[in-house]
Amino acid sequence: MTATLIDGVALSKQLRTEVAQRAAALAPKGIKPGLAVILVGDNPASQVYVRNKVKACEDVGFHSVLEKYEATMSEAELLARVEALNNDPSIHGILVQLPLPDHIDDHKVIEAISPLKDVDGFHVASAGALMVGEAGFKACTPYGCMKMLESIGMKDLRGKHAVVIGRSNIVGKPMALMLLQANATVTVCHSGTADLAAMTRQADVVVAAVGKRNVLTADMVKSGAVVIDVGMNRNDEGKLCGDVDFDGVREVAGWITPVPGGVGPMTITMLLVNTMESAERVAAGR
Ligand SMILES: Nc1nc(=O)c2c([nH]1)NC[C@@H]1CN(c3ccc(C(=O)N[C@@H](CCC(=O)O)C(=O)O)cc3)C=[N+]21
Ligand SMILES: [Mg+2]
Repeated sequence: MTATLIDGVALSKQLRTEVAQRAAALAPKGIKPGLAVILVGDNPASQVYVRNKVKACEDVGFHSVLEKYEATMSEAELLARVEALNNDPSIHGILVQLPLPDHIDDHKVIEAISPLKDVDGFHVASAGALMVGEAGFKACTPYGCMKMLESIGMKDLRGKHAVVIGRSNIVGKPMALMLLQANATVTVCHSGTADLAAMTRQADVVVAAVGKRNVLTADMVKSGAVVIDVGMNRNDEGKLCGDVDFDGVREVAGWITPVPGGVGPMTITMLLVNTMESAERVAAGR
């Protein structure tokens, strides 16, 4: 079997068109969705991601603000900027690009963002809302993975076994909760798992979110399974690659997401969706 690709670029295009229409619908009310992105320091990878996010905003008719600061910026200065954006009515979403320099406490900065503008879904209030099934912003990467599953007719995962590899606060844990919410039976594997392959071989859906190449190889995948690759790594030639041995796994899986062109673009798309929802909430006076 050769797996069918789940094309994150094509799906993003479709979803972003819907977002652009929703943004246009708010224009008569004098509301333009606004996203503020804060970048501290000059990590070259971060520069690229941040530029992509700003470009994506322009494409759907959002207002966007990119604030760039020196790596020497103090934590107090950054907290003051977050507070100013919390109080800025033209801004509906705030994203502080991670990682932050070592002298700044990431957690403290994330918690300073108003949960009403936490379009990354990283605030404890957002994470807690997901935990108990209440309204709140969903973390963009796992949310994008759920949309990819939905796009292949797997919105309801009743009777399916989903295996998540990785337990980070920004991907693995929220991913597991979203899969659970969709009625999957969920297993979360991590560095302390005794026999990873024994787990993944049972999976109808595997989500690889470790940040290491070749975490998932063909021998670990059940025939016809859906494989979602959240990894963003560089191979020996410096090319972007995921956590999955793509060439091997695609011969076994039923569906697979590519890297690049899979989860990455979907992450940005869900950031736009969250910002759109935030602006709609304001427009509705909620
Ligand atoms: N507060 C915060 N929120 C984030 O969402 C966040 C962050 N910090 N820090 C860094 C990571 C990384 N991230 C990516 C998003 C999209 C692509 C993406 O679109 N990737 C393209 C390719 C990009 C390329 O060619 O390098 C793709 O996979 O096709 C990549 C990486 C969001 N992050
Ligand atoms: Mg830090």
